[in-house]
Amino acid sequence: RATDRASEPELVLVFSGKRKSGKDYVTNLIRDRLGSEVCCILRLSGPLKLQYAQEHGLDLDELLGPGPYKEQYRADMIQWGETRRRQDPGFFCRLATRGARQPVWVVSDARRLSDLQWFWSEFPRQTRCVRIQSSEKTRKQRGWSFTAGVDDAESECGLDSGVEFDWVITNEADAPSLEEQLESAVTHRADRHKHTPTN
Ligand SMILES: Nc1ncnc2c1ncn2[C@@H]1O[C@H](COP(=O)(O)OP(=O)(O)O)[C@@H](O)[C@H]1O
Ligand SMILES: C[C@@](O)(CCOP(=O)(O)OP(=O)(O)O)CC(=O)O
Repeated sequence: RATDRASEPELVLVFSGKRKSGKDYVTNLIRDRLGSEVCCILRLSGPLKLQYAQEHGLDLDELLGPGPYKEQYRADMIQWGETRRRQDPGFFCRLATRGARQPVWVVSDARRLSDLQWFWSEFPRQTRCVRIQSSEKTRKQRGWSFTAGVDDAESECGLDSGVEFDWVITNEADAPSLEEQLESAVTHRADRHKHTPTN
């Protein structure tokens, strides 16, 4: 069963949102709630950073971490990734999903229409798109500040319009609790899996 690549996911939640909107926070919450047997987090930036680090002789752990190191390379990494995606729009999606065997996939960082299109075309029945929103004020409190070339580029704005999201989550202190908001996206799934033997 482990090698059965034909075993497709049952649900693919594809998240997008601006820097510091809480993509990692919210997707971690879902994974913790469903458990790592049922749910895995997939980051499109994972294989991107790996390849970029190798080609440029950089520290992958630092690039993956939340610190200032990745910000130093972000603009160039975006350019580099865009060149790759132009040649092959599914490149990072394919690498990021390779070997994922849990029934629920949570993709934490879609940024472009081509990312969504890849999941829609590979997993049309299972894919749901979720947007995470926070005010600029809140994002600033979480450490965001506007960076030209990053916050005004496709990397951050590619999904700002033209997409009908299945769910929009507001991640703010004064919004309804995340639990409540995630209910419809996750709960029924979670309950079903709780009662379904895995093999
Ligand atoms: N609902 C929340 N409650 C408390 N802290 C949060 C919440 N959402 C986000 N954060 C914090 O804000 C920061 C940015 O969130 P993160 O998930 O890393 O954003 P993104 O992945 O979208 O850039 C992190 O330090 C995270 O822990
Ligand atoms: C080159 C990137 O993949 C870098 C992404 O790095 P992170 O996923 O760590 O970013 P944030 O969560 O927004 O801080 C962006 C892209 O356009 O592909």
